[in-house]
Amino acid sequence: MRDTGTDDPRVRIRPNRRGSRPRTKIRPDYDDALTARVYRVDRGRYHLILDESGTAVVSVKARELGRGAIAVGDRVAVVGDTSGRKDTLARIVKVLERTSTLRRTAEEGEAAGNERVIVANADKLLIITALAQPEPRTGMIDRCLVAAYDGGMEPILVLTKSDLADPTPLLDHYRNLEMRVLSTWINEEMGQTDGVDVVASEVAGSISVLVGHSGVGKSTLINALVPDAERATGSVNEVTGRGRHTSSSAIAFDLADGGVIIDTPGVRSFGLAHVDPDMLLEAFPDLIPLAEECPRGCTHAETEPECGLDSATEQTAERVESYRRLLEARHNAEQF
Ligand SMILES: Nc1nc2c(ncn2[C@@H]2O[C@H](COP(=O)(O)OP(=O)(O)OP(=O)(O)O)[C@@H](O)[C@H]2O)c(=O)[nH]1
Ligand SMILES: [Zn+2]
Repeated sequence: MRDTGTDDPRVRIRPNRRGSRPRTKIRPDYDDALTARVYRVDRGRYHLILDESGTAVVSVKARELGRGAIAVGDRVAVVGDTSGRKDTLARIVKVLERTSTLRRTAEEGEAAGNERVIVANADKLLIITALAQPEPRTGMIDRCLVAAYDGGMEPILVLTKSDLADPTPLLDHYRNLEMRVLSTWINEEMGQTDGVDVVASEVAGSISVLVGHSGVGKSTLINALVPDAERATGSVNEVTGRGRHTSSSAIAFDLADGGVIIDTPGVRSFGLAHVDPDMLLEAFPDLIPLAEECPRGCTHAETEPECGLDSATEQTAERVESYRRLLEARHNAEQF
């Protein structure tokens, strides 16, 4: 009998369905769990690579972890059959703490306002934008920047198709942001490239996630960076058939020189509604002292009558403009 703290017979407690032992004691012991990274999620199956052995393992999720709790890039603890042999299934029992997140807004049918993590633990967000065909869209780049700053990733702008147009007007637009910009040109037929080596050394040893509109040359770039992309996802060729992707799942590929790149095929929108103006300001450390003069609850928008950011002059004023443009990008209905 448990001690209820009273001997009043009218006080009754519900019997503990799991018995009177503390919950932690009746749980299986996960001390022997292995750690792994999630490379692909497909119909409730999680494709993992074990940290220590590099073995590709297919896994399910332990029921207590709940729905949608595991994303590509997540580090997990896994038990059960971790041999990686055909038709074996391991079980994920824990998701390790994330260092960053990339979220998308919920799709139709999911709870409105819900945001789901599509990639976890990436260090860098590579925003892939063509200089032409299709034309670059600053709205998309702005939204990616907000997602990167908010999610804890370093944004890097990668301008593709540098043979087709001059990057100057676009670079001008972003000159007040401390964002690194790389550019590439790839001709697969001729086997010629320019700038791909710089991107390769940028992604080596890091975890990078690539986002971009259809047709910007993202697949071409990934092929140049990971010639044997199929192997990295656990030898399932049909899923990496580029262009044939219908799912919105991300896919991770190991790089030869260490590091991981994560493609996001079919991902067309980010969740930005939750982004708070002061959180975004963290990406503009030079503006934080100005905001200290703001009245409580200031949203730092242009329409705020007493926003401290209005006192900025010259180059700082241009930074304020960029910051406010990104603030606006949160509300844009535009995809990405
Ligand atoms: N001129 C030029 N064309 C390129 C370059 N890189 C890729 N392309 C072409 O652009 C087109 C689209 O390239 P993809 O790599 O399929 O583009 P994607 O972004 O993966 O597009 P989806 O597969 O629709 O997501 C192809 O015809 C490529 O050959 C480049 O540097 N210069
Ligand atoms: Zn303000």
